[in-house]
Amino acid sequence: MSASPDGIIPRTPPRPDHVDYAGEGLDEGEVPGAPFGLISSWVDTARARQVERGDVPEPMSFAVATVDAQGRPDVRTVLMRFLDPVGPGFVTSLESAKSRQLEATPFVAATLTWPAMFRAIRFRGRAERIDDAQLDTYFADRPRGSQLSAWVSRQSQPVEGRAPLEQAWAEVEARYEGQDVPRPDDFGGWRIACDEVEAWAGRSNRLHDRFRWTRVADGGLDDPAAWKVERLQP
Ligand SMILES: Cc1cc2nc3c(=O)[nH]c(=O)nc-3n(C[C@H](O)[C@H](O)[C@H](O)COP(=O)(O)O)c2cc1C
Repeated sequence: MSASPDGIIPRTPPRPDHVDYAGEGLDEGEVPGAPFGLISSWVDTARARQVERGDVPEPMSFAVATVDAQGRPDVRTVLMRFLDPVGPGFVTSLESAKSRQLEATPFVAATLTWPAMFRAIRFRGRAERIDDAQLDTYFADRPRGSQLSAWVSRQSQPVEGRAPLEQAWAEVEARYEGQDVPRPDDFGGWRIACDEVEAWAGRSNRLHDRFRWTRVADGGLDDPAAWKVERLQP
């Protein structure tokens, strides 16, 4: 990319990088009183499309935002590994920066973005720890190499090069040879207990469709009595 003195990323004439978001959109008639059905259906469509057309890589990856002790936002991509009427969930180290931030300030936001489908879903809510039984089931099903890495990595801590990691991995591999790999204590997970969900559907001329569900009572993402839904301006 050539530099521009005003810092604006230049468009390539005749602007082939300008994409008109010619998505299917979202009309009031398709918007349920509670968001769970729409979330599930969009996730299923994204996964199926990746299998069929390959243009939605890592359809379950989502950006998860937390705040640190100074109130400064932090964001990173993780994989959505759980989805139920409480909200989406992910696994991570309980000693990672994100987990420490969530222990101190449990408010969290996340976004699933599928550019090829002109769709995104945003979640806001409180982070709750995923229970041990669910984590055990999840961990037991992971590829063995990933299980071993969970023992090796002190996630988010500095390390003096790659060699110590590979050496530690080899040691852990030898330790568990011929046995099941147990779940390390710091292998945990977080679920976003949602109080706000937004579905975004890109439309032509940037006149997009947006609907936001806001919690008005207790109840799951599948309970229409728990939500108010409004169309937002693009
Ligand atoms: C596509 C993708 C998927 C990822 N999935 C996970 C994940 O499921 N869990 C995780 O802890 N980190 C995952 N990561 C790494 C995180 O982005 C991040 O580097 C790590 O969790 C440390 O973040 P933290 O220091 O803010 O805690 C993934 C990264 C990418 C790019």
